[in-house]
Amino acid sequence: MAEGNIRKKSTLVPEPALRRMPCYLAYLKLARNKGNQYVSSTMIARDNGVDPTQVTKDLSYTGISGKTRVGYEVEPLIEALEDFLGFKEMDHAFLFGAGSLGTALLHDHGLDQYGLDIVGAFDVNPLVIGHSIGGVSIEHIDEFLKKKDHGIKIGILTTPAASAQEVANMMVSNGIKAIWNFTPVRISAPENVVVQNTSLYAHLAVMFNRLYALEAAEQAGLDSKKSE
Ligand SMILES: NC(=O)c1ccc[n+]([C@@H]2O[C@H](COP(=O)([O-])OP(=O)(O)OC[C@H]3O[C@@H](n4cnc5c(N)ncnc54)[C@H](O)[C@@H]3O)[C@@H](O)[C@H]2O)c1
Repeated sequence: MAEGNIRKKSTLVPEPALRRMPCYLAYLKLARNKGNQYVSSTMIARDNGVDPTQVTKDLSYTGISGKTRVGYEVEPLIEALEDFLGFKEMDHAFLFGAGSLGTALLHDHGLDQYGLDIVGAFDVNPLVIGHSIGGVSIEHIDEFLKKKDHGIKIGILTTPAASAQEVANMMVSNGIKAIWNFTPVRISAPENVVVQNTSLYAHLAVMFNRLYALEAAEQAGLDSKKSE
């Protein structure tokens, strides 16, 4: 870490910068695999479609700065990014709703590489309760309410939309401080609870729109050539 720089993990970082950081991390890991010891901000910028000054600014949040001419040393930057993003420390989470999406998350080995370990899961369906999915046994949601001082701060919400708010209320009433909400419901929660909404479908909508716009532009190009 550069001298005089203090890592400020608890600093509120702008969301776009936070979204870019895991991309830089993946890029740096690839660079490491290729045997590169240094990468420049220009290279990171070019290959990630970002402005070089933006890269420098984003990476400065980690406390690491590049060296003149050689750029960033790959290994310490990977360490700093993982540390800064909280991927090195393991946080525990409970999952609510062990249906198809919940099951996929319980089976996902990628999550623990990003510092999240699902240690308990709750549902209401007698067909899943008592079973183990991805090494986690599924309990009835009433069992969650009986767990006092469980110390788990993160809850993953993967119930049907109709029960999302009710389950979110239960989570908050029993100590959950951050809700990773996969349901389409914009759930309401007290100000001291973090709600992070995630939707694959929102990205799908963007992809469709870009694809159709590209196809329309290509078609327009063909039509104008024909009429020449
Ligand atoms: N964000 C995304 O990208 C994305 C992708 C797929 C699905 N979803 C959403 O995720 C949610 C789950 O989808 P799915 O396909 O897994 O549905 P699913 O029906 O397969 O699973 C839902 C599970 O929640 C359980 N459940 C119902 N009420 C409950 C309650 N009160 N407490 C605890 N568990 C309860 C059900 O028994 C079931 O096992 C839905 O809201 C869906 O719209 C989001």
